[in-house]
Amino acid sequence: MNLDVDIYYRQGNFLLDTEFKCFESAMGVFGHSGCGKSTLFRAIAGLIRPDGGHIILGGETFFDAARRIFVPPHRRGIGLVFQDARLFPHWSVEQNLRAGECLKERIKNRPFNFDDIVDLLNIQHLIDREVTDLSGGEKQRIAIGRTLLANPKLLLMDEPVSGLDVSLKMQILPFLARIHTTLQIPTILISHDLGEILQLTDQLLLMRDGSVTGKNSLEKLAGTSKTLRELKGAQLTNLLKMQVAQHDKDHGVTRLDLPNHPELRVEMELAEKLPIGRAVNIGIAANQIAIAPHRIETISMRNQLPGRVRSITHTPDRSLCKLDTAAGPLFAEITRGTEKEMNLTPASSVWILFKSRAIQPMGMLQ
Ligand SMILES: Nc1ncnc2c1ncn2[C@@H]1O[C@H](COP(=O)(O)OP(=O)(O)OP(=O)(O)O)[C@@H](O)[C@H]1O
Repeated sequence: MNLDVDIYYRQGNFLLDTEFKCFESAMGVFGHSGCGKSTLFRAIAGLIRPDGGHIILGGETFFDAARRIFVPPHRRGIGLVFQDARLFPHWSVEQNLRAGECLKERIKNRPFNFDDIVDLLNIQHLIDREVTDLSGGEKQRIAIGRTLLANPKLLLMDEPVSGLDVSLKMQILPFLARIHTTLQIPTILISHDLGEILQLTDQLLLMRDGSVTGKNSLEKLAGTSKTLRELKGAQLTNLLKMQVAQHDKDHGVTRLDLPNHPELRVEMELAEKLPIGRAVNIGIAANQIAIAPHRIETISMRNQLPGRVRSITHTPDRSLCKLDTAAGPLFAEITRGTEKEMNLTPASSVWILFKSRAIQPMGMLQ
């Protein structure tokens, strides 16, 4: 996308004063509650009119205060997906989906058709149902489908899965990345969980008190003390791809293989719904990972993987280690004390430890 935003907007006591340019095809927006993420989305979508500045997408000016340009929302071609699905309750699934196609001009050159979206979101079996008795995850898939069918130039997703429990998130999260790669619609995603954003992109816009404090890859932002501080307290969930190997009911665990490393296995709490052989995304919070100088034979933490420190970033009270492992890069949050005691430096060889319970299934991959 080629998005250029430079706006200010007063809303009660709150001032949104935001400037950034985005050339990446996907970006996550991250910041504390109330920092202005949704207000920024509303401004881009045209649901509010900023007090000043400009918004330009792909060379098309949506808003320019100086030139008195304000393109209304229905002419911007922007798709919005909210936390709640906002479906029409008395309509069937198909009627809800078709509502996305009501502007014929917008879908004239659409590079996909109705069935493509139904296939992509795996909702064939729901088409004739009423929406009222769908699960939260199913409703959200229909809402996403309706938005996609309108052929948006840009997709804005405002915490699309935050109201759902983990199993329902699993119904949605894999589709976000799939939608993005298959349909190539530029996408901006707001989420409180960096792990969710990382499913889609590692490009982040950090916000605080209405302003942008950083825009870069997570790695770069986490590599700078100032922006790492912004990320502090954030749920930083590492996402790893694994393959379901075995359900062991006796021990209450599901075993997962690391792709291309059959000698390395990890265990998570029993998740029998995951089909054997299926590739899955799992999440491990950075603050649930411990580091040891060598493998430990007698310890309750079931999972141990060898790794190497790539970099260490400091905030006043903690260290964020970026580690290279056979499962991919991984962030671990440790204390300064641990770092000193272990004499950790870039290139140190370490073992990475985490409990089975620290693993969250984040979504099945196709
Ligand atoms: N209609 C309004 N009038 C006055 N203030 C408002 C209005 N809507 C939102 N605000 C305030 O504007 C600020 C930014 O709100 P916004 O919803 O954009 O934050 P957010 O970052 O999306 O928060 P969250 O993560 O909790 O959804 C907040 O302080 C909020 O209380």
